[in-house]
Amino acid sequence: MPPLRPPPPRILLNNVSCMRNAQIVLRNINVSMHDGSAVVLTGANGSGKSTFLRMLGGFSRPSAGEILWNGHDIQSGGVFQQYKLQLNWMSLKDAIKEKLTVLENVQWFEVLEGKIGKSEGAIELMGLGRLMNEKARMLSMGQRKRLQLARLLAIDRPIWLLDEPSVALDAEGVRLLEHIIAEHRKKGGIVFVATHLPIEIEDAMSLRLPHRFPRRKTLVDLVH
Ligand SMILES: Nc1ncnc2c1ncn2[C@@H]1O[C@H](COP(=O)(O)OP(=O)(O)OP(=O)(O)O)[C@@H](O)[C@H]1O
Repeated sequence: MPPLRPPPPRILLNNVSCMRNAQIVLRNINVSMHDGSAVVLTGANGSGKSTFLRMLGGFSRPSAGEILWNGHDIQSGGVFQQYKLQLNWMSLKDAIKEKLTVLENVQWFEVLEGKIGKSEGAIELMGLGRLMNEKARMLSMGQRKRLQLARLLAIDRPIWLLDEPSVALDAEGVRLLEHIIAEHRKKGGIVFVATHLPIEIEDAMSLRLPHRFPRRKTLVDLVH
């Protein structure tokens, strides 16, 4: 019997570079992601973490190389629409509607997805149960972040692109975030996290993006 071939990666970044504003931001990135895997992206301000996520989200195109999903270029016709439906994007812009309640803010996204039924459980899990019927404008920054995470859970797509997901969360919120990431991965989900803050994700690949330019000396450098 011929030896079994390992399955192809679900997502492959093959020698990918990306330009923004006519300058190279990312250069020759190679990343291979199977179901259940995670990457933690770190790097200085401006090193390209959000650009990396934008590229995976299809908002920016690689200037060289290719991003493959199930072996197909995500930008090629027919593939892109299918690929986009796999993504859950979470960024610092929270897209929360102030006049809607917490529950409506999650259900609204469920309706857009043509799904229904997970909102309340997701809100409870994120510790916002007693605020379910409050207007979103009443929420603190950390509660807004929890609401974004509840939306992520309710929408339930396989590939999570998380830009600074733990900003504003308290210690319990960070533990919850780590928990839902672990549970998502157990179901075969794939997670990309860009962060400046420590986060515990078991067996995550760590990708530290280099400084884009030789940095000017700052006061901190001069003091040390
Ligand atoms: N809208 C934009 N148009 C053109 N260039 C941009 C834009 N946003 C960012 N850039 C450029 O891309 C570079 C990388 O930015 P990016 O936001 O990806 O960095 P980052 O690592 O996420 O930074 P931070 O840690 O500050 O969030 C920036 O230095 C900037 O020059």
